[in-house]
Amino acid sequence: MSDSEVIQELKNSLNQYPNFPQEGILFEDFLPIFRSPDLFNKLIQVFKNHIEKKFASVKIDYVVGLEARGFLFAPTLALALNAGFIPVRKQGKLPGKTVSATFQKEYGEDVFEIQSEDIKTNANVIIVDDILATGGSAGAAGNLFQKVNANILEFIFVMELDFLKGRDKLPAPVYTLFGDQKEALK
Ligand SMILES: O=P(O)(O)OC[C@H]1O[C@H](OP(=O)(O)OP(=O)(O)O)[C@H](O)[C@@H]1O
Ligand SMILES: Nc1ncnc2[nH]cnc12
Ligand SMILES: [Mg+2]
Repeated sequence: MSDSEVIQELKNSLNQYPNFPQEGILFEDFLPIFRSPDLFNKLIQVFKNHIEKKFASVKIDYVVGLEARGFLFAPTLALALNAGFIPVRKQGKLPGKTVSATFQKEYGEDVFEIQSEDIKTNANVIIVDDILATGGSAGAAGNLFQKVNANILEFIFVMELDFLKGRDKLPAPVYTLFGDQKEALK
């Protein structure tokens, strides 16, 4: 199967839930991917192929996952790339020295944190999450890694709500598998 056929298969597996978690939102549920070892494996492989092609001669130091849905596949992708994994957690969960960033997202406000000690200087990082909506979450994660002087190579998402133009807020290139959801419900 080609990568574009795999991407189509992954896309077809998603479920949509109108008006969840609030009125006007068309919720894209990517959990069906993880119920199938075949689809989960394909998800990791398609990202790995992309990264190894685009960053062929670059050592990836860390794959960064955003709590909570980014945690579902960022550690697996990190292992596949022989990179470390760093979690971006919601406020108050991480011990030791941390840096924080507050952000707005498609439905509400939140604070993200990372442990700032022991991150290599000028580390090459890839930031991954399930979905790019307004870009609030990924933008805050990008902000945290800029604060610790990392080199953000790319932001990677399974899908993008492109009509929200979240990618314009991000300080590095964006790669998404698919991104043609119709506009949010009204
Ligand atoms: O681009 P944005 O507007 O910031 O929205 C995208 C974010 O929203 C969701 O996270 P959320 O914190 O809602 O839920 P989760 O804890 O299940 O990941 C989603 O998983 C993304 O992380
Ligand atoms: N429409 C959406 N579906 C799933 N997760 C989201 N996070 C932000 N917007 C979302
Ligand atoms: Mg999330």
